[in-house]
Amino acid sequence: MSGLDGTVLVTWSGFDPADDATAGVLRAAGLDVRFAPRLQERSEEELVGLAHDAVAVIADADPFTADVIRQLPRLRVIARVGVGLDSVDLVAARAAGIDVTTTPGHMEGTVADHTLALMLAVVRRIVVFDRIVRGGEWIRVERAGDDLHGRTVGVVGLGAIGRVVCRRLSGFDVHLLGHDPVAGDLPHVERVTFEELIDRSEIIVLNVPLTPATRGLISRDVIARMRPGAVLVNAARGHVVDEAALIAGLRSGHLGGAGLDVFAEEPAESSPLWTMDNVVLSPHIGGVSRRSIRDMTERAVQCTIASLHGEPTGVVNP
Ligand SMILES: NC(=O)C1=CN([C@@H]2O[C@H](COP(=O)(O)OP(=O)(O)OC[C@H]3O[C@@H](n4cnc5c(N)ncnc54)[C@H](OP(=O)(O)O)[C@@H]3O)[C@@H](O)[C@H]2O)C=CC1
Ligand SMILES: O=C(O)C(=O)CO
Repeated sequence: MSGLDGTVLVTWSGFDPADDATAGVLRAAGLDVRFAPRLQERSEEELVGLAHDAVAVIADADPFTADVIRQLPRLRVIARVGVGLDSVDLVAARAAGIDVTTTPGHMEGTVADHTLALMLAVVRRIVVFDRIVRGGEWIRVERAGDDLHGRTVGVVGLGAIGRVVCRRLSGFDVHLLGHDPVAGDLPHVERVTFEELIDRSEIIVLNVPLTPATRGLISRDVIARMRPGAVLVNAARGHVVDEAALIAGLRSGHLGGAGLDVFAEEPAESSPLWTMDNVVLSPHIGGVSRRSIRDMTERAVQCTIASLHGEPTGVVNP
């Protein structure tokens, strides 16, 4: 379908400017494509400067606040690559007539794989042993880790990603607890209250969106309530956890470890977490694989064109 005009700004760094095939789909529809400089983070001011004349943005987690949206009068669609929506003011976007779309179905398995990778790396001390071997040493039993099998694992949030995490974990001979206010029954998962999950789990996995209700969900009190030696795995959003309390819990030895893909500040520059052997870190890469980059980018392009044609698909602020 051609017949469109205007500029599509691409801030999503997974969309390769050299990928003529994918950009060609937008161009064939009549659109100009402009790639923003690859940045780890963008201020509201920079975003407005880049998107001032755009009809669409194929977006990373850029700050589409009400104030930013007000300054982008030509914008018709924010095609968010990914599923998290905490960076976009959905109500302000709807009020301005802007469709917000996401790319569900293309990255849940990737986040679930990554969650399991972090969990196993912490529990089996993979990174510690990797360093030991590279350092020319052969230390074994003195630094032995734990088992995953036989443990009680609690999954907070049983939506698209949480369900796949449970499916993966069901093959690891763990006892699975799950908490979600709404989601239906899941095989192999004992549904419990949040408090019971915290009290009983040896490993706690977070798969909730960041909302006003989940901000700080894993508070100082909740951390104090966790079992001694508990491990926290967070590939959801940094602000779901009180990071200072997490650091304190790890420092005191109350917590056994953490696997973290997300942080209160991103990019995360330095933190006491960096020095802790029982913590495994990754740079908010949980949903990103070579396959998911391609699939999500293609889907965001489809959503952009569909919205600009007035036949929206994948809209999350109808
Ligand atoms: N690290 C990474 O690269 C990635 C991180 N993410 C993060 O993961 C989050 C989850 O994604 P996804 O599974 O697709 O989202 P979904 O909306 O499919 O699932 C989230 C689930 O959490 C539930 N929930 C909300 N509040 C609570 C709570 N207080 N306690 C327990 N459950 C709760 C929701 O219930 P209800 O629907 O009733 O609100 C929903 O069932 C995203 O919002 C994003 O922040 C996503 C992709 C990649
Ligand atoms: O989709 C999301 O929410 C992500 O965090 C991926 O970047």
